[in-house]
Amino acid sequence: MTWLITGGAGYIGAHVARAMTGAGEHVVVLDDLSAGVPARLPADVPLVAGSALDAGLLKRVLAEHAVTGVVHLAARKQVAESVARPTHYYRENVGALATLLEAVAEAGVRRFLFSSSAAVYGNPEVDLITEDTPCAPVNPYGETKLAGEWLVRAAGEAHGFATTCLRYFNVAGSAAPELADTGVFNIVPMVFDRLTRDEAPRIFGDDYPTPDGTCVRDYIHVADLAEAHLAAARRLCAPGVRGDLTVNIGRGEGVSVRELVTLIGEVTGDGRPALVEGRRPGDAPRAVASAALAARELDWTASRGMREMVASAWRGWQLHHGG
Ligand SMILES: O=c1ccn([C@@H]2O[C@H](COP(=O)(O)OP(=O)(O)O[C@H]3O[C@H](CO)[C@@H](O)[C@H](O)[C@H]3O)[C@@H](O)[C@H]2O)c(=O)[nH]1
Repeated sequence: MTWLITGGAGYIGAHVARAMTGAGEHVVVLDDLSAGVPARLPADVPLVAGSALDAGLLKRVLAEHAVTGVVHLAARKQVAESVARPTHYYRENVGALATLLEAVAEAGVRRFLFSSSAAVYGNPEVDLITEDTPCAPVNPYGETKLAGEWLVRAAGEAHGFATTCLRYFNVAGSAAPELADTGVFNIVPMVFDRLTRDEAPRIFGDDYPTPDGTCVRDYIHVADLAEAHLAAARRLCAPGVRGDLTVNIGRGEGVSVRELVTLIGEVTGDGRPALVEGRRPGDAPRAVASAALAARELDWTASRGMREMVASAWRGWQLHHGG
């Protein structure tokens, strides 16, 4: 097998590239370098700079590298930006996927793994979200991921390739400081950013119907997430495996914002009290995965806990931002 990883120079993609090459898989990366960083990639992984919207480039890459499987992670992923620029998000996340799937079908690639998101569920009022929980995304980002899943399944069925969609919950941490998330769009880096500026962390709402009033999420270490991709890729290659698996990737454990902020205080040694602000529009009170299907179908469960996630993220933050 040779796997094409789109978005492979990004934060999650580079972890996937590293996990897959570390396990002996052949990998080639396509990345438009809008957020990707070439230095994140292992030296022996070829990097093609370009977009999945470029049909000619895709055709060349698939042929020249004799690609037999695709892991598609290239996407725009900021919820607020997706609300402001929906057409951009549909073009980049759905349009590019259609172009890629056409190239994949034409090249005779038989395995396709798609990076989806818990955002497809919207705000379901359930204790644990299973893959059967109805999908009702509440922003264009989540819509593009759900439409992407539909497109992947339909194309797989039409052209006879096996497909898997991984619905990531809240990703954090890094396997090595140089692979860390350099964006400041999620709670862990946002709290680090506040502390580095000598400001108190902010908690967006403490009047939710949750045990401590703050939102509950299912945080997953990016190294665990990368191993889930490897497990899913291997499963796609096993003889007799049916396609179209869609599976949650989380730990199945809820952590509140307040618990996370307290842990960050312990890890960084800066435990100053948080400021409680108003609710952030669109936030679900609770989003926690059932991790049962992943355990059964992928034979994968997360092994890294919250402290390791936060500590590794902090080492990455210190490398890139000081602090
Ligand atoms: O300074 C901060 C930053 C965030 N939060 C809260 O922390 C929680 C987590 O927020 P965030 O890290 O922004 O993640 P989510 O809003 O849960 O969304 C993430 O996780 C989803 C999957 O579950 C993905 O779809 C999104 O792309 C990804 O941003 C939310 O309740 C926020 O209100 C704070 O209280 N203070």
